[in-house]
Amino acid sequence: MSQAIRFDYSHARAFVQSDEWEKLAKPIFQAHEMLHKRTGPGSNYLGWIDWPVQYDRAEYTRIKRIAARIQADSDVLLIIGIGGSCLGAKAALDFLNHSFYNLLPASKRSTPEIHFVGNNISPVYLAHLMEVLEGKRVSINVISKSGTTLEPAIAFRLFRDWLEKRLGREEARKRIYVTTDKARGALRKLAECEGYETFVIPEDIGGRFSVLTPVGLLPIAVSGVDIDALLQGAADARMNYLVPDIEENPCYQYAGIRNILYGKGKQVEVVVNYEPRFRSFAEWWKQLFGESEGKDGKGLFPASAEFSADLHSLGQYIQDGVRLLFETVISVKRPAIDVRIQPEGEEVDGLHFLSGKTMNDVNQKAFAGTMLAHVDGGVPNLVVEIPEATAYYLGGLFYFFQKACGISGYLLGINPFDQPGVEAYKANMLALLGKPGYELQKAELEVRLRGK
Ligand SMILES: O=P(O)(O)OC[C@H]1O[C@H](O)[C@H](O)[C@@H](O)[C@@H]1O
Repeated sequence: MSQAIRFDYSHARAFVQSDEWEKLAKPIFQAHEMLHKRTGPGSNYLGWIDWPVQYDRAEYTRIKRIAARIQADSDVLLIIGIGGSCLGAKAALDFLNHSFYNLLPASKRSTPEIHFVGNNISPVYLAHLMEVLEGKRVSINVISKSGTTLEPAIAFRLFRDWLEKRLGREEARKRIYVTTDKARGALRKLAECEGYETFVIPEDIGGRFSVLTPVGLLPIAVSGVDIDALLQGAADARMNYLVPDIEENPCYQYAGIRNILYGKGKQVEVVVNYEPRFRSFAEWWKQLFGESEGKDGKGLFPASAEFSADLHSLGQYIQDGVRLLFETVISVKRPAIDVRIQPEGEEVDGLHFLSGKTMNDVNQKAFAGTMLAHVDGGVPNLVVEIPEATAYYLGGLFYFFQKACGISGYLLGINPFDQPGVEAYKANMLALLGKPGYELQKAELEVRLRGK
């Protein structure tokens, strides 16, 4: 099976001694064994490893059928979810669809507009969205593994009510699709009570590893993307990244080198793209690595930058600021479209040297020039390259990073599959809101807020 992803760490090699690289072989092998033999921490959450070939075929067929129904009867699909229950779908939608998907006229897009809500607590965002939806045929896909996350729960309460007021309870029921745990949580109970169509988030797959389950697949399919190709890309990646040998496995090389760089004080990994369509992918990647590795006082801080825009804002810091960064550039070899630059007439803009070149030529040179400048400035650069921005290659990328994350977490000596730290803010918020059972905590927090 040919490697769809090219991983190039030659621009980081100068920062790594050869014995450091060699010393990694054993820990990488051990991390591989822990993942595949399910002997490491968090081993109840490894369902994603074989998911691309072991998914529920009947449910998959139903996803396609329901996606076709939503395409036929809706102007808008509203996705309600947060974190792992929205970032993967958003990553894929932005990466694979038209840059202005929602703005395309009906003559250019036969699939519904897709909007996200429940991923913040902003009343302004919510009210503005309701204005945009007025007069449109709306379907809702509410996604929550726990079924109890406050942000999507509030949004769902409001939009369910919004839909029922317009269509009546019966009609609204036919337009609400619930993706949640197969047995647990308030959302599952409600779905059963109301008779909503439901999809299952597998118990052994955590939110940030769930993009290839119904969590991502239903919204992605509604937008018209070929989900067979997406899964195939992931299934091929599963085979491609199976060898427990760092010399032969680019996914493990990525995990290994970021671990070495981290050990040398490079505490921030900046994922960089030169294509705005990668923006949401970076958000997905940030949750994947941030929640997986940031614990026990350890972990690289995952950040992102979009070049060349951010070269004009963050560029100065990256080149000359505190030397705590390394960059991972995600690059697409051939853009779907290219545009030729043809300066004409008198050379008033001084751009005749670009004559005959394309935008992609310029973008690639910006990439190469920036990479070398940053390496000279002490910022190691890693490159993850795919040939084209297609569903197949995106499926491979999702899998590449998920697996690298599992290996990387084990190299770091933490459990990459839990997120205990996320609860701290939730408990405070619920206490401050007066949830029964939190009375003591509420009183203590209020004293602190008053500054006493
Ligand atoms: O799918 P849900 O249960 O609603 O969870 C949504 C998100 O919120 C939580 O707080 C977790 O930290 C995330 O890992 C999760 O993806």
